[in-house]
Amino acid sequence: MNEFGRLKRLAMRRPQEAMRNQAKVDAEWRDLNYHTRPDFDLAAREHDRFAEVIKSVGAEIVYLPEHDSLTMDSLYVRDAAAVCPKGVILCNMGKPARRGEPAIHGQAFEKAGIPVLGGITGEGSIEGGDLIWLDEKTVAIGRTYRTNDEGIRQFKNLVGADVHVEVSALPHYKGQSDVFHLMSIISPLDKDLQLVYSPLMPIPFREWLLAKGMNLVEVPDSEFASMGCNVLAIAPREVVMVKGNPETKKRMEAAGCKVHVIEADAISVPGEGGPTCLTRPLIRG
Ligand SMILES: NC(=O)NCCC[C@H](N)C(=O)O
Repeated sequence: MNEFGRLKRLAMRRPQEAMRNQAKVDAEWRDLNYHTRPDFDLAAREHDRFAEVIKSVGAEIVYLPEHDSLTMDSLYVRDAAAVCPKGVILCNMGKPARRGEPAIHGQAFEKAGIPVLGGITGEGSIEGGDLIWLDEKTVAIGRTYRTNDEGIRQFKNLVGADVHVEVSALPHYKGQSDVFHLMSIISPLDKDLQLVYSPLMPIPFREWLLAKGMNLVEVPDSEFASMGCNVLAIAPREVVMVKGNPETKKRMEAAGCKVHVIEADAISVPGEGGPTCLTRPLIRG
């Protein structure tokens, strides 16, 4: 289990199924706390181009279906499910408007023959953006407004005692109505390389990464809001980032990364969901 191996299989949901049309976007974007109104047609084009980059490493995309219970936040498929060595874990969303998403993931995975181990239920909440597997036996979890203690307890039970779960409590930052996941401040680039935004990183977590021998590429302050820290590894040291973060790009290249840049004015910037959020990796090499 890791977040940097060559992508072999992943789930995505296209804007055509998540947003469906401009009228749905117009009805939802304010209530979901988007910064601006996404353009539906542009979103569809941007998503297709992003998918082409992903397919260039040989990955198979499982497209998730539309459903009346979903809002356009269902574009950000990472959050509704997690993976572990024993199968998929369906999450329980911390954002109330997104509560319908995990069940639809579950139905689609079953149909595609992807084994589901179980789910987070009841008072427990976890969103996939708060989870990072560093290796087969080590997973880091952000304790955030979206991921609570009960959710983490249930997750530990599902993965079993032989997995080390490193819990890192994140700061309040912009508060409960904002989206602030562990993956807002760290994106794995390779086995020994992490892209980080240290100003919002809890000190013990940063020290833990360094003690594990990780090299850190720092995102500058000027590129944090433009999703500079949300970067998807599609293979070791081969990554996809959102346009408009030239300094972060330069720093990743200096660390030996091949960087693909995508336009994401409609699919990322308004809803604060970058390349990692738009994908639910299932199998990596
Ligand atoms: N993993 C992520 O950071 N996902 C981004 C989710 C954005 C979405 N607008 C949300 O508020 O949940």
